[in-house]
Amino acid sequence: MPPTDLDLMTDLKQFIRDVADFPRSGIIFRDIAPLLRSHFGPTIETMSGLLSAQEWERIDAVAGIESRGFMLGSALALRHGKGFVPIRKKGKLPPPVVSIPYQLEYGEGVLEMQQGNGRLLLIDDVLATGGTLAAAADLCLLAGYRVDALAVLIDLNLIKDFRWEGQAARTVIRY
Ligand SMILES: O=P(O)(O)OC[C@H]1O[C@H](OP(=O)(O)OP(=O)(O)O)[C@H](O)[C@@H]1O
Ligand SMILES: Nc1ncnc2[nH]cnc12
Repeated sequence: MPPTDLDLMTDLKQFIRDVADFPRSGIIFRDIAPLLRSHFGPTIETMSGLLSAQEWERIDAVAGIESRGFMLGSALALRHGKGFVPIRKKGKLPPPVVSIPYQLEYGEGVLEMQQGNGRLLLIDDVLATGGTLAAAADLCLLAGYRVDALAVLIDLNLIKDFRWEGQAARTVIRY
């Protein structure tokens, strides 16, 4: 019998380590390092399945958000023969760049990206407050891209119905 979505989620979730009070007091940090160490392949295969074959065909590149989004996004891009577009934290990409301020569960900052065009799949590891993903998606538009889909490995379920321009964030592991 093929595994169900629930089996896959339970299987992968058990490799995520909970760390209390990191990086700040009161935060339970969901550490994906053990999962990537032991099950990187199945993680990427499962994330691949968040898009249909037709959807994969339509996108031009995968955009990943620094830094854990780079690990997942670049592997997905390679797996599907697509390009990779980095969304970086301020001051890392050479100019010209477009910028956007954002807030996340335990901080704030500025994201930057180089201009381009085409259809993107936007990837990150964790959806917590959604501040990072929504700002990154806005930034893709500012930079000249379209965002065909948004996907994260983990949805912490801190906000019940995340939407960006009407699109939900697809996910593998829900809390
Ligand atoms: O939904 P939010 O509340 O916005 O939080 C989600 C963001 O928080 C983490 O980013 P962090 O800046 O810690 O990135 P890194 O460890 O991947 O560099 C995570 O990688 C997401 O990008
Ligand atoms: N609780 C959390 N664990 C891991 N990454 C995060 N990014 C934002 N909140 C997080």
